[in-house]
Amino acid sequence: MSELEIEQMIANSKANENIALKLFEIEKEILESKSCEELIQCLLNSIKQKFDITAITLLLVEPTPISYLFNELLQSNWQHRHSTKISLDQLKVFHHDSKPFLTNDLDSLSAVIPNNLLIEAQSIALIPLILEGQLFGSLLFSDRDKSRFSNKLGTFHLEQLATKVSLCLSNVLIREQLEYMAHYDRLTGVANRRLMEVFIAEELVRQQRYGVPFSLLFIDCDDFKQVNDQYGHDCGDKVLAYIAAKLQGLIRENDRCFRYAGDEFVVVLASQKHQEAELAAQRLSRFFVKNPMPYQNTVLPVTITCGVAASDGKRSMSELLKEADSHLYQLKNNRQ
Ligand SMILES: Nc1nc2c(ncn2[C@@H]2O[C@H](COP(=O)(O)OP(=O)(O)OP(=O)(O)O)[C@@H](O)[C@H]2O)c(=O)[nH]1
Repeated sequence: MSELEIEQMIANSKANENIALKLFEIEKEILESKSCEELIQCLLNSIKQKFDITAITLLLVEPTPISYLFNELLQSNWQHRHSTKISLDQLKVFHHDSKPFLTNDLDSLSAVIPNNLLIEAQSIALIPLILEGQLFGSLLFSDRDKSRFSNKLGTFHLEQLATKVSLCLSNVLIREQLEYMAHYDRLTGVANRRLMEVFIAEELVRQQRYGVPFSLLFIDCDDFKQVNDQYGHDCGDKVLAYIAAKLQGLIRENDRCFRYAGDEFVVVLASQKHQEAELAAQRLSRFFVKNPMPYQNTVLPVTITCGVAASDGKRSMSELLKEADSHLYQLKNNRQ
């Protein structure tokens, strides 16, 4: 072996060591992420910075092949804004062997990759993201340098990166999923009673410390049992999802809606006193009177009753809920 070849070998080995070190640093950074959003943001910034790549994009398969991890309700705004959707068939063109794909022949890509992702690009690398044997996305690296991702380059390091990213991502996705299941109602997508208790406790502290008022609405769907009996449980479920979606759309940004139990919901109205809460309750009830639920080829009347309680900072959470609940039943009894 000539001296020149030995020098070249040492230089290659140093370069590899350097890359391995950077990958290790990236792995450490993303392992600390608490959410999918944080992980993706950290990953993209870190790769871009450490490897000085012109642009990085996350491509996610839609519909996702791992919906129990990438469920629609869980997908954060960030993911929606910062990832590009791609079909599984399109992605499989590059990753049929589950390996990274490198090219500087960009003309062949334009039919599959949106043009705006290839601006300034002279060469690209696509790193497959695979969880449980399912290809669910790809990291698209693009560079101004034509030789950066030539298909003659080895892909060992990129394969390592792909495995590490996929594993770290599945960890945070599972964590988010568990957190979601612990705090959100699966049927309606609104927060559950456990989160309601945390939220009201925080409102009480805010009121006691800063004097900020708040009110509760205890909401019950009228004659809901009859809907189940007449149209079936599936229809009953749709009614609950309809009520939850409309309530969430009707309240303000800093108000919160929770599913309390069965056909009962609690809305917490931030900064609202009794009179304002009464007006909000009337507004919500009127909405449902005027907007029956579209069902099959017809519409189904869905009405609600709202009991009101305004917090004075002196009563406990359970006293407030009890007061709103008794107001609700008083209203129901008066109607009969
Ligand atoms: N479809 C469906 N039904 C549910 C669910 N949870 C509870 N229920 C039903 O909700 C009904 C609650 O009825 P009630 O609130 O007691 O009675 P109601 O018919 O609404 O009568 P009023 O409250 O007096 O207007 C019961 O029949 C429960 O079986 C659910 O997740 N899905």
